[in-house]
Amino acid sequence: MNILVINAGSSSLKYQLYDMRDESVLAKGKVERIGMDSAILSHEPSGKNEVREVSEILEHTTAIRKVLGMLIHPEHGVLERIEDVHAVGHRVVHGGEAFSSSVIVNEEVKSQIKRLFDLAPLHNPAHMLGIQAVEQNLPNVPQAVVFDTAFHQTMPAHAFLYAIPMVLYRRHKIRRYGFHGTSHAYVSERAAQFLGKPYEELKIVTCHIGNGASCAAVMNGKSIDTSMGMTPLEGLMMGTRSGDIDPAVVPFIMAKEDLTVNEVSSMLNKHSGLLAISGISSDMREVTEAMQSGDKIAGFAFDMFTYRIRKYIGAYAAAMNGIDALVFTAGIGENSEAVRKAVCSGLTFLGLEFDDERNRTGRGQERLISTDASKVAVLVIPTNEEWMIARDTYALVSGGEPHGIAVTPEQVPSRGS
Ligand SMILES: Nc1ncnc2c1ncn2[C@@H]1O[C@H](COP(=O)(O)OP(=O)(O)O)[C@@H](O)[C@H]1O
Ligand SMILES: CC(=O)OP(=O)(O)O
Ligand SMILES: [Mg+2]
Repeated sequence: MNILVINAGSSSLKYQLYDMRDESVLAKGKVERIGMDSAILSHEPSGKNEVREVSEILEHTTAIRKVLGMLIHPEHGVLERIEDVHAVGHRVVHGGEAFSSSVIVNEEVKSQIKRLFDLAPLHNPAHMLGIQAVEQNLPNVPQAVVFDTAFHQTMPAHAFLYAIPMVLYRRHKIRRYGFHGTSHAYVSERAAQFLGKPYEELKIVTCHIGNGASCAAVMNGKSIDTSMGMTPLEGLMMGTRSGDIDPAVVPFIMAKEDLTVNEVSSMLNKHSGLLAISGISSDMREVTEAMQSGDKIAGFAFDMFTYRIRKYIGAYAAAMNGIDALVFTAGIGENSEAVRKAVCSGLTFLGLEFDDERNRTGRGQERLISTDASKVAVLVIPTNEEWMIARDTYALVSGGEPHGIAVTPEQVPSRGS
């Protein structure tokens, strides 16, 4: 069975085509800089050379059409006919409390995902476009969805509730959900395997630092806290998202600048973060290059970005009463030696000893970047959300159970009605 996995991020769309007989990857690729003037489609057919195409791709529907075209391309394709795609698995960012494990797409699931648009405005609409584009291009092919929120459903109520009137949780399910769960689950489990220690006995902080960024505290194999909240806006400073902000700032700016709800939401989601502070770009590569050529404001944005990550690591060390392992993953976490070094400087109080040489070498590999004597093992683990999605999609379309634990959220205490 061939399974196409689609991971539509806020600015990128990654895909991998798996042959599930041996879980081999037939082709993979990504479309980057969606919505910017020059999008790049990089397609890597297994055993052949990578192909790159630069064109204007303004939204995800066009991106998926280009990807399907590439899979059956006479020269660069890996399939004879598009019907050789037997199932499609999608990453879906927000599953709310409705979904604590992966499911097959049907009309009801689509309406639930649509109901969650408000809570993940940069993501769920993109996923829906992806699901619809597949329906149009590959009618009758089963599709499954794997939720970013599912892994965090084990959080205790004291971590997922906000200190606002309880009625708002009961009525509207306002709470912390957390995101990037497929990635936090994958890299934390891989970290335990890498260290040769039982996953169920480790305290791990995972830092998924991409265009969207979040940290998670994974204790004894379960997420017990994470930095993103009801939406993927809370927590760390990100490419274009503000992360944590005093909620009083929102009505204040709305009044002073005469902004509507949509305008203020767009400001915090799309015009803040690295982009706003650096005044250069939301892309960490460009900000780092500017900093390294002496741009002081880019350096300031970089420092703010890494300071916030360090603060969360400290918070989660307190939440778990220690850390055994610290894991970096995603676009920035895997590729930016400068970000990893800056985050880890100032964590010596945890007994963490960073190894500069290990940090500089071995790109693309799972590896240790702390010294052998360090009390905290610092690791770089390339994430593999796609493989997790392929595995669940395969299980579901074959009539089996998805991986992971389907949990009911912890009951919130109540004084009765
Ligand atoms: N070599 C690199 N150095 C620094 N940042 C990098 C590097 N390669 C990629 N990135 C950054 O990774 C981010 C995108 O990460 P990614 O995980 O793909 O995000 P998303 O899935 O949210 O679109 C961008 O900010 C990009 O600049
Ligand atoms: C949830 C989220 O922020 O996803 P991404 O990092 O793909 O933008
Ligand atoms: Mg991502």
